[in-house]
Amino acid sequence: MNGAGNAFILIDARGAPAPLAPAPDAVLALAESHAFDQLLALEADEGADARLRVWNRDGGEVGACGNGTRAAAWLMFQESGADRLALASAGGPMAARRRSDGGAEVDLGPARLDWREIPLARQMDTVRLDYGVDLPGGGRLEGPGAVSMGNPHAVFFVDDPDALPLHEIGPRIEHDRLFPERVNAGFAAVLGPDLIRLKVWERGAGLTQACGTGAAAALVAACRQGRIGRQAVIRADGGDLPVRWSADGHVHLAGPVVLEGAVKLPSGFGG
Ligand SMILES: N[C@@H](CCC[C@H](N)C(=O)O)C(=O)O
Repeated sequence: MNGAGNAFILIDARGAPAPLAPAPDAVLALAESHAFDQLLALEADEGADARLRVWNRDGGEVGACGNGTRAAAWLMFQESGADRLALASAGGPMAARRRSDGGAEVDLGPARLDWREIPLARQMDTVRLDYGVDLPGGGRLEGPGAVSMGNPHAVFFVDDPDALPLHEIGPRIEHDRLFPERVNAGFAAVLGPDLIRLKVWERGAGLTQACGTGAAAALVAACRQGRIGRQAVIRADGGDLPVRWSADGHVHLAGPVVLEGAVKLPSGFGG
């Protein structure tokens, strides 16, 4: 599946007798033979309609994936005909509702803004981090906003995300010691009162066509820096993601989903 070009392999393990337990190298081996950004698994959960688990293509299991949540909810809406569902995840509970156009809008939960929740290595104002990165050839990016959407994001506001050497600076930011759990690095340009252009260097996956939690973080960070209001379309390489930061602090995400086909899963995933 993909969500605005953010590519997934989704394992439906709701009927499995035990939670998936991928062997240490199983996700890496799958990544060698298939192009995807995240591996997703739907599992049975007592307190929700299903539990969503997420692994980056580097094999690390992580707390949240916004586009993956939309993709899983879309699939569940197709099969059940329901209008609402609840998903459990390592990053916290999430809700989804079916839109009138058949798409899924997900409530990713509250944006977490305390430096300990990102997490950062030391106390800092997360509206504008006292942190920057030198650009090769001169210049410097500074003062990103930091947001956790169940996973860590640092969002830099720049003139033109397409003009930056992201393969060079992305890994440096991702692995900086300020971010003890590494970080997803966003590069955003506010193009209008409700439009943001965004590219994201994802932790454990590199440059992706779109990042749902990155889109949520970009809106929240832009709003906290006084650059935009609480609702915008986030324009990613793979499509547009409408995002809304509601008064209760929760962030809502919508956008396109495509079911591409089936993959034969090799052994090594347990469950
Ligand atoms: N593409 C995802 C985010 C996936 C996880 C991220 N790379 C992380 O390590 O936190 C999205 O749509 O949110």
